[in-house]
Amino acid sequence: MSYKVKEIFYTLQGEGTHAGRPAVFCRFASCNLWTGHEKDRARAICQFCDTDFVGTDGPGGGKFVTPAELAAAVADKWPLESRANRMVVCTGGEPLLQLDEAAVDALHAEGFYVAVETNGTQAPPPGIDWLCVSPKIGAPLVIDGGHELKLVYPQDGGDPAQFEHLAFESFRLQPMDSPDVAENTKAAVGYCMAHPNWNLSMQTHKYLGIR
Ligand SMILES: C[S@@+](CC[C@H](N)C(=O)[O-])C[C@H]1O[C@@H](n2cnc3c(N)ncnc32)[C@H](O)[C@@H]1O
Ligand SMILES: Nc1nc2[nH]cc(C(=O)O)c2c(=O)[nH]1
Ligand code: SF4
Ligand SMILES: [Mg+2]
Repeated sequence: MSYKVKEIFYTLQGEGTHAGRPAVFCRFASCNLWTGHEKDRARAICQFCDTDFVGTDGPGGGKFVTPAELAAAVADKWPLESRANRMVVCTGGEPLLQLDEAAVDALHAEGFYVAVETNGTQAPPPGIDWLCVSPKIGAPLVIDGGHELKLVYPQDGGDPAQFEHLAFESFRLQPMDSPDVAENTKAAVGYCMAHPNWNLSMQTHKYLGIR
């Protein structure tokens, strides 16, 4: 097996609790909830995706045969001599189709704090330092706890209250990016103000003009 990665790049985490923190993003190719091809979007389980995760042809992307090769490619994008505060965000596509315990161990060996962005349909390997689950309505949620639950809002059938019993340290609403993003943002702000166990997550990178 090899790890198939669309792109690896250095930026700031734009979303959620760690927003503003420098991180290497490792975007794994493929997802179980959409092919990634526009022609299939209307039939997909997840129809609002804002990401190109098809193939291995992005900057820093490729096929990495061993966990050590994958971790070395991630470390190569960390631009500083110092290994202090190294963070990698494993995303995709759906990272948990590929990220296994050996890859997490190899990233730790390179000195990274390992964060994951997942749709919650696959069981995570042990050792992840920050697990952010973003449930998709209509897809089975098999993860019942973690560090952060980040619900894209609004979604049809996606009343946030249905997730409140789960064992997450923080609950966030992230306005759905679409032509209606301004309206979706207002709705998310209103929901959080009326339900203060929910906090807002903005996609700050889109406003900052960074990746
Ligand atoms: C592209 S996904 C990749 C990781 C994983 N497949 C998932 O869905 O969590 C990364 C994050 O972007 C969010 N996202 C995707 N499309 C979005 C959109 N149109 N508006 C706001 N957030 C979006 C996802 O819910 C997830 O939290
Ligand atoms: N800057 C930045 N922050 C992000 N946080 C989660 C992202 C993702 O696509 O998973 C993302 C992304 O694509 N860019
Ligand atoms: S689950 Fe994540 S990667 Fe897959 S289509 Fe939805 S937002 Fe995109
Ligand atoms: Mg993104």
